[in-house]
Amino acid sequence: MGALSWDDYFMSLAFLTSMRSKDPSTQVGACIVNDRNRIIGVGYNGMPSNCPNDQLPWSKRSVEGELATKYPYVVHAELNAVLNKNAESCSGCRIYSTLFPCNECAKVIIQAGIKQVIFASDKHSDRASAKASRRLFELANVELRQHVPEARRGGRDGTQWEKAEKQ
Ligand SMILES: Nc1ccn([C@H]2C[C@H](O)[C@@H](COP(=O)(O)O)O2)c(=O)n1
Ligand SMILES: [Zn+2]
Repeated sequence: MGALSWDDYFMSLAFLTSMRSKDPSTQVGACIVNDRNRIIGVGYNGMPSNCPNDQLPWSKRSVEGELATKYPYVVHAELNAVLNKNAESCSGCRIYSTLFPCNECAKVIIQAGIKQVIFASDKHSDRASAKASRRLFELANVELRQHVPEARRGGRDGTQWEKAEKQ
């Protein structure tokens, strides 16, 4: 079996990173890489630092309203990857994300100078936030590409991708 492709490698790293997330419904991971294939930053969706996790909700919906759900509090994987960067700039980099970026992450990605987005799942494509992202990325000339693992092209064993796609 030959070497793992860069795309499979960095998307695998994004999936591995997503496994740190405590979100019970959707674990997301992201990995930013420069043009020399050096890792610039990784992140996953989680509550902000220094906020005790047990004091914030992980629910998707609540009879008490939005403030009793995770949405107003959780920091998205892509934003964490940019914030965690170990280089001066993300300019000209590409980002691998296990989930297509929402509009808030799209703004951050564009402002950070990232030029390419490689995503695995597009499961929220019907949401307005995903539609707004596509519009922003198109206007800002950020290239979008859905990752097709080597295994799907008849290459290696693809069990990790099958598991991820079922999420
Ligand atoms: N681009 C994205 C989109 C979403 N997230 C996070 C935010 C939530 O923790 C979770 C989505 O939850 P769901 O509505 O699927 O239950 O994913 C992210 O990190 N990056
Ligand atoms: Zn987001």
